[in-house]
Amino acid sequence: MKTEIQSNPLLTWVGHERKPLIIAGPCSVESEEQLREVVLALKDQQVDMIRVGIWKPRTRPNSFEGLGETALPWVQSLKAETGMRFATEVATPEHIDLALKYGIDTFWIGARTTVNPFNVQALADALRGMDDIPVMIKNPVNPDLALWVGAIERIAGAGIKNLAAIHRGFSGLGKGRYRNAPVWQLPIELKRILPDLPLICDPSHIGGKRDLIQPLAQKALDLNYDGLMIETHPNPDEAWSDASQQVTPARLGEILAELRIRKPQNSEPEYVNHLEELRHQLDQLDHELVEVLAARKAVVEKIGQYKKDNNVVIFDVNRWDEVFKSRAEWAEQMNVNRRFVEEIFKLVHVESIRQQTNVAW
Ligand SMILES: C=C(O[C@@H]1C=C(C(=O)O)C=C[C@H]1O)C(=O)O
Repeated sequence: MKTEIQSNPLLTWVGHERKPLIIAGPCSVESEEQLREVVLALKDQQVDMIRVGIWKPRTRPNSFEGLGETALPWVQSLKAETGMRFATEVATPEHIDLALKYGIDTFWIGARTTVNPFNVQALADALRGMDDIPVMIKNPVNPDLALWVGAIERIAGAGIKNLAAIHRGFSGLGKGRYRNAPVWQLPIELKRILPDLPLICDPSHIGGKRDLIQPLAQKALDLNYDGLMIETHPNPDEAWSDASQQVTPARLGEILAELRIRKPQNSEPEYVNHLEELRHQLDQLDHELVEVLAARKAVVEKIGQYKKDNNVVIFDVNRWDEVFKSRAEWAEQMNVNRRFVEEIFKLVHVESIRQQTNVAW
């Protein structure tokens, strides 16, 4: 997938170069007191921006859907009092109008909106001409990179340059450890095709549980993400939405203090030379790996031809089961992750069938 968009580094919209950018605040604004308590507590921490939930898209009706316009004057007066930046989710052009009217300065587009190009385009049209406003685009609920990139392109197409992507994980991939499966290869691929676009991780929505926020945030920083968005509430257990994944401002402070922040690069000659040496070894090993795949292909094609000559079907479930199990056992014996090798051999087998199909028909 090829694309090009112009995006400013995060520092142009927050005014400093410190990484990671920290966005924190309540899932939903519930009352003036709740908002005030959390904002004042966050102001004293290393928080660059407050997130506030004003309009909440909920899976089922009769859940709390946010206070809407009622909450906006509270945000406005806290913004004047603290000088903090405030970000909120917008899903319709009316949300944009109202949020701007009350001085909200940063928007994000939620996962349930990113999936719909009509909605994203309506937001892009409403944002046209507001070049300085930062807009962050969450991944779509389904793991579809093109849909995510398309939403970013639509907002960029409206002239917005203070852009970022937010990785909040992918829904509906079965009941696993996470509320929303991270599928890390997707944001990694996004970074490969849009290397200058700032990338923010939302470990609260990926994890769905307080305890997972710290390890997920660390993983994101190890992958060189530019920022974190973490849901914070003065009394998380009593929260009207996402109670299990919010943390107190004090706990947020601990999480941030525990993070190991590594530098993206090191240009010291000793480091560069040693890394180059090790990468050279990898180049050779990967070359051998591809040579082995080529040699395997040659044998697979002979088997395909032999089966064709003898009028035998290509797929042999018993042999495949044997191959699958033995390779996984070899992996364990050689201290290589069993699941990883299993996944590789599933791909190898599908390709083997394709290679034999090419020979046989
Ligand atoms: C190569 C064969 O055909 C298929 C491909 C396999 C493989 O690539 O290992 C295994 C079983 C078959 O489904 C074979 O029968 O050995």
